[in-house]
Amino acid sequence: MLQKMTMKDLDLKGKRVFCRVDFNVPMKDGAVTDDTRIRAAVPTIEYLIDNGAKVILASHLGRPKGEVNEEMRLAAAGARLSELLHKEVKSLQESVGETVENEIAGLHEGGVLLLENVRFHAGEEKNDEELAKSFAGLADVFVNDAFGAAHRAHASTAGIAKHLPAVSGLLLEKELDVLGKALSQPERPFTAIIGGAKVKDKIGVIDHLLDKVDNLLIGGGLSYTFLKAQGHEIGNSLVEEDKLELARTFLKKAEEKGVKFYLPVDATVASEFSKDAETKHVKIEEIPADWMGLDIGPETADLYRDVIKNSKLIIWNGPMGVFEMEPFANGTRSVAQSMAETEGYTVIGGGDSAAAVEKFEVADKMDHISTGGGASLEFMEGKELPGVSSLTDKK
Ligand SMILES: Nc1ncnc2c1ncn2[C@@H]1O[C@H](COP(=O)(O)OP(=O)(O)O)[C@@H](O)[C@H]1O
Ligand SMILES: O=C(OP(=O)(O)O)[C@H](O)COP(=O)(O)O
Repeated sequence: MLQKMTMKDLDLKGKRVFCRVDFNVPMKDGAVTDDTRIRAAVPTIEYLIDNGAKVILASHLGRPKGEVNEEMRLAAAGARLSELLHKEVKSLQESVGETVENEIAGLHEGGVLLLENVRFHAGEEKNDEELAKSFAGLADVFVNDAFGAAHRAHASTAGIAKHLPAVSGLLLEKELDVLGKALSQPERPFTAIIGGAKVKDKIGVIDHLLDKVDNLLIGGGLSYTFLKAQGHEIGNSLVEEDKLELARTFLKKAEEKGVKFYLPVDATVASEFSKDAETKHVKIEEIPADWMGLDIGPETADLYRDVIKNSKLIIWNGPMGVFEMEPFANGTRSVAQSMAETEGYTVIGGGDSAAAVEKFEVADKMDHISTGGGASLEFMEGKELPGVSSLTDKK
């Protein structure tokens, strides 16, 4: 249970509400190409409208490094939100200052404004006190619904919370509830699937999960560091040499804890890192010296399917191979399908895995797809999220 105040703990009627959302959506040629994050924020925005709040939305988009960047304006996201709400959403060209104050003064109950990209101010990512106070000065209440940015201690996520009653939005609450329950009272067998490219980025997660799970399935580029640590020839596959010792420590910890640690038993290897490369399937002991592993093989996919099917709770973070290139997409496709077929409760930890279940058209079969990649990873590492810890404690 979230020990922080939520929107439901406050009377919002007539209140100016600064609501931080994560509208950091993919864009192409000025248009939003995936509106998942905007749709995910709609229940909170509708709740605010229905309860008579004056809604001031704020978000970042991309990494403009503290300067105005024409390609990172939020107006297109605002237009999409307006379609989803069937209601006017006015997109402003600033996030603080006189124009913004005047617009807010003219806002009626249930009205919605979208401020400009907060990262156009250098103070945002520095969690600058003055900027945080300026944001707070615009409103009576702060609602944080930006789960995707909850791992960032920025002026509009954590700084502002010091100056206003600060409560969680519905999306933030749901994300914390699902991920929190999964990790604190998991249904068993509990399986985590970890893939992706870098061991370095997943160390904390693997370490933390080893204390929680029954099965750990490893795939993607990071499996080769473990395979090498076990003494396998891995050819030109991705490896982090300085993490071999750590990989051995994890294998040992798994053994001590009775966690079943699965590594690929076969692979799709390629002559080079290219979709046009020559490819073949090999057993994991038979990776040729100058080839590289770019996907788990069919035997591994079958093995992982069985584990997934026999689990009650499965968390997936990181692709099994270079799924952006079709010759190396099968392993990730197979895991996505196994996740769709299992009766267990399935949680997707954002980022590339969320993109993969979309690509393989099984997103609607998942029980929960997190809107945060980095945020869900940090949560799974057991780290405190500043966007959450800064909220007002429940009385
Ligand atoms: N065997 C592999 N060799 C090299 N890169 C890989 C391999 N398997 C997966 N990848 C790449 O890993 C990337 C995702 O890694 P990462 O950022 O760690 O995952 P996530 O975004 O899910 O956290 C993908 O772009 C994918 O192409
Ligand atoms: O897209 C985001 O992160 P994610 O890709 O890890 O989910 C969030 O909006 C945070 O963005 P940031 O990583 O630029 O701080």
